[in-house]
Amino acid sequence: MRYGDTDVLTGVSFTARPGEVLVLLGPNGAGKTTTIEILEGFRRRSAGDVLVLGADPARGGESWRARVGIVLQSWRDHSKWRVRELLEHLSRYYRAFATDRRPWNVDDLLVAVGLTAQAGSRISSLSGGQRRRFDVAVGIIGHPDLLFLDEPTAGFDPEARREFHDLVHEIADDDTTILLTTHDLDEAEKLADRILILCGGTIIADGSADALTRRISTQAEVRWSVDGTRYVHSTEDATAFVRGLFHRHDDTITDLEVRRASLEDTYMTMVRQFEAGRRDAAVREFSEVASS
Ligand SMILES: Nc1ncnc2c1ncn2[C@@H]1O[C@H](COP(=O)(O)OP(=O)(O)OP(=O)(O)O)[C@@H](O)[C@H]1O
Repeated sequence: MRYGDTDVLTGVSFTARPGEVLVLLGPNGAGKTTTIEILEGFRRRSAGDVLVLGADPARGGESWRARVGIVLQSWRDHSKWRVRELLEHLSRYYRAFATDRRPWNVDDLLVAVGLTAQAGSRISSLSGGQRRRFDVAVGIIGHPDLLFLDEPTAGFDPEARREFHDLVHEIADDDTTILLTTHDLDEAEKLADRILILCGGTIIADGSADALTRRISTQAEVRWSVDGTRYVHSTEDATAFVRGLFHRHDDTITDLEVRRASLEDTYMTMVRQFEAGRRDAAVREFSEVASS
């Protein structure tokens, strides 16, 4: 993807499998929204090949669009409508594309997103968290095969966030493939089957949170106490080490903890390595120009 003479996406290549939850991570300006907008058919790519549900999104027709659900970063329209009223109105658009699961029954949908009590409320009166759940209801009303969620939980309190995570798991269990962006690494770890890290327009990592963490750090840190003294040891095989500990100390061990690098540690390391590599490349390029 090129804006003017600036390339903002240069190496984005991945495949989503049916029913998978993919989380797209990356620093501000990495190109996440641009990537999602291309996949949604909102933005025309400058080059490259894209297939979404078997079609090129730049040419996706109405029946293709009916299979795709979208929750944008912010959406403030229709504030005078009431919650049930707007969902019923929107569900009519899907009648022409109805299947045994499409569109959602509005009452069932209100239960699924936890907005039954607000069914008769004006959209403008919803709290931030309720509004976001309403946005999700709008995104999934057509019971999409593929759902895009751009920073769905920004501004949520911890309880709303947890409820939302349950909802995402339910939607995914229902065979909907989900591509989600977030800046919350804890959320990414909880939701993702696979994580994609996008940095400077390139996907620099693609794998489960566990696999990415192991790529960066093969060592686990084991902490324990014996007779009130605290110990720490780094090891590649935590299970064998802990087995040895119990063999030596039996039940005098307390406060046992095994900790691997967190997704946050891994993410920061990968992004810094990538950025340092780019700096090094820029310096090399500069010295080549300077010496020529
Ligand atoms: N319409 C546009 N014209 C020119 N440049 C743009 C346009 N939209 C985005 N960009 C640039 O493309 C790059 C990627 O932007 P994008 O919004 O996709 O990033 P992002 O990863 O979603 O960022 P954030 O985490 O801040 O939402 C940025 O450098 C941005 O300034």
